[in-house]
Amino acid sequence: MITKEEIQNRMIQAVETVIKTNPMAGSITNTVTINFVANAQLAVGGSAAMVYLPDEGEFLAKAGGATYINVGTLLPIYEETLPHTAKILHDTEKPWVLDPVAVGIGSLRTQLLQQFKEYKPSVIRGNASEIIALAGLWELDGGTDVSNVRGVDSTDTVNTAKAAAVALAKWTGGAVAVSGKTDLITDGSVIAYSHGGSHFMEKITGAGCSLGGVVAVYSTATSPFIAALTASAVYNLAGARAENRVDGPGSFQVQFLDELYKATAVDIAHNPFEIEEV
Ligand SMILES: Nc1ncnc2c1ncn2[C@@H]1O[C@H](COP(=O)(O)OP(=O)(O)OP(=O)(O)O)[C@@H](O)[C@H]1O
Ligand SMILES: Cc1ncsc1CCO
Ligand SMILES: [Mg+2]
Repeated sequence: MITKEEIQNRMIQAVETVIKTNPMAGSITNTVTINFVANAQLAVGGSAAMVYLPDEGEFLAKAGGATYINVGTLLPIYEETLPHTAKILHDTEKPWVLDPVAVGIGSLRTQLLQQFKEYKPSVIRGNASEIIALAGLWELDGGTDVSNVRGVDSTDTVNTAKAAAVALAKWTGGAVAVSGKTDLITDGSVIAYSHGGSHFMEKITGAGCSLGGVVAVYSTATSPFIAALTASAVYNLAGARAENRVDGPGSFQVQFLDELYKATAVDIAHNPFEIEEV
């Protein structure tokens, strides 16, 4: 199994590469948190661009180092944009991150998330309920039907999604990140548990969405597993630091962006995590 020290060295390398190269990771994401996603991507050293249309999704898929797709608020045009963009990403072997927000609601969301099974996102990022439900939709181990998904917030704990996360990662050959109080990140053979964060992250919208955008930024510079772990680590570090300086969710969101910006590569790599073999 890869050692913790090796993982930390690769995390440091990824953070430093991003800060040095300002890589572009385009997004097709929900209208609720689109601004927060872009700001978080910029704060960690990346460059952001958001689009809605099929030919523009194609452009970003080709121009960017990685792409973020989040199905939070669907529009009719997405029936065309999302499969078109995901197919290009798959066929050109470009990394892409899927956030299956609220999987189970509505027929278009279900249809699109079904189609993504064959386009194999390099990272799937979601809360526990979404990861379990996506594994169910894709008929993989650890999944259940979509009935546990109440909306965009999780009703399950991270550990209940472990089998689903491993099965999804084995299917895609990439990584899966399950967010919650502790984050679980796996490539199907190793599982990392990343600690920290803040209860205020449940009191602002878009902590998860923007985490997905930041995973895409790191995916331009490293493997899916290291990208997902590095993004989770900087979120946990910045969240804990921000909580110590504020007394409510409004100022937390502002302070959190500052802490994302200030976090050093070494601090991120040394944010507490442990690993286990699957
Ligand atoms: N109770 C908590 N304590 C510490 N950190 C948390 C807590 N809840 C969430 N987080 C952190 O918040 C980030 C987003 O995770 P969360 O599970 O809230 O995503 P989400 O439900 O998809 O969010 P959204 O859909 O609003 O974008 C992760 O970095 C996670 O570690
Ligand atoms: C609140 C909300 N509704 C659709 S997407 C979104 C952002 C968090 O997932
Ligand atoms: Mg979410």
